Amino acid sequence: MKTALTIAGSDSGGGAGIQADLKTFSALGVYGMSVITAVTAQNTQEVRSVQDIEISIIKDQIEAIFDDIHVDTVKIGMLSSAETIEAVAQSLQKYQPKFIVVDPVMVSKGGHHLLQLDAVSALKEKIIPLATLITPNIPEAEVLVKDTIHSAEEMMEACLAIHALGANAVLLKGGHLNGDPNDLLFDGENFTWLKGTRIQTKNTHGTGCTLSSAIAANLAKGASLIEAVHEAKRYITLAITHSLNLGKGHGPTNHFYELYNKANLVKK
Ligand SMILES: Nc1ncnc2c1ncn2[C@@H]1O[C@H](COP(=O)(O)OP(=O)(O)O)[C@@H](O)[C@H]1O
Ligand SMILES: Cc1ncc(COP(=O)(O)OP(=O)(O)O)c(N)n1
Repeated sequence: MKTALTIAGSDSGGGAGIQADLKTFSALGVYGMSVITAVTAQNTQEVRSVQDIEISIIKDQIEAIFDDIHVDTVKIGMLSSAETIEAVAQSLQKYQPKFIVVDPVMVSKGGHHLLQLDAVSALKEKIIPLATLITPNIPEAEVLVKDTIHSAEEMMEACLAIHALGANAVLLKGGHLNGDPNDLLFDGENFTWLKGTRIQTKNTHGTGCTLSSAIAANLAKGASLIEAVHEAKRYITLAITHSLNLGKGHGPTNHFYELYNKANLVKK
C-alpha cells in the first residue's frame, strides 16, 4: 500500500488540517500518517486558540516516521511559525521524500492567522524551494507575490512569480475570485486551466486541505502531476457537492469512502 504523510495543524472540529488530510488519504486508498505542528481549538465558525507544538517534538515525529516507514508522498499544511518551518525544512532535506505538496496555509476562513506574519519570508526561503507543487489560494498568492490578483492574466503572472521562488510547479486556486472556481496549474513549462462550476453552499471548510491531500495521494499512487491535479479537482468537487451541513458556520467537505469508490476515483 502507498503511504502519505501530512505535516500540518490539528483542527478539533475535524473539517480542515490533519483531520481532513487523513480522511482524504483514506478515501483515496493510501495509508495516512501525521506530524502535528500545532493544535487549534476550532469549529465550523472560528479558531478560538492555537498551541504550537514544541520544535523537538515536531522533529521527533518526523524522525520516528522516516526512520521506520517508507513515505511515498508528503503534504504540508499549517506550519504556524518560522521556527517550525526551519525544523520541517531541515528534516525534509535530510529524508528527501519524492513528492512534497505544499498548501501555504496562512489565514482561516474566519480571519485567524495560522501562519505568523513574520514567518512568510521563512516559508518562501525554506519550504517553497522544496515543493513538488505549491497550492496557494488567491489571498495566499497575493501575499507571496506582494500584488493583487483579479483576472486570469494576473493569475498567470502570479504563477510565474511563485514558480520563480523555487517551486517545481504551482496550482493557483481560484475559489476566492468571483464566478466559477477555475484553478490554474503551471508546471514550469505549460499552463493548464482546471475549470470548475461554483457549487452554492456555505459548507466549504477544509477545501484547500482536501485538495492538496488528494493531489499528494494521487502522486503516491503513480499519477503524473497533471493527472494528480485533475483527479484531485474531481475529488474536491464531489466532496463539496456532498459537503456536510454540520455546525453553525462553514460545514466540512465529505470524504465518504463509498462515494469516491463508486465514482471510480480509488485506483488500487
Ligand atoms: N463553491 C465552490 N464550488 C466548487 N469548487 C470550489 C468552491 N469553492 C472552492 N472550490 C474549489 O476548491 C478548491 C480549494 O479552493 P479555495 O477555496 O480557493 O482554497 P482554500 O480552501 O485554500 O481557501 C479549489 O479547487 C477551488 O476551485
Ligand atoms: C489546522 C488548520 N489547517 C488549515 C486550515 C485552513 O484550511 P482550508 O482548507 O484553507 O479551509 P478554511 O480554513 O479556509 O475553511 C485550518 N482552518 N485549520
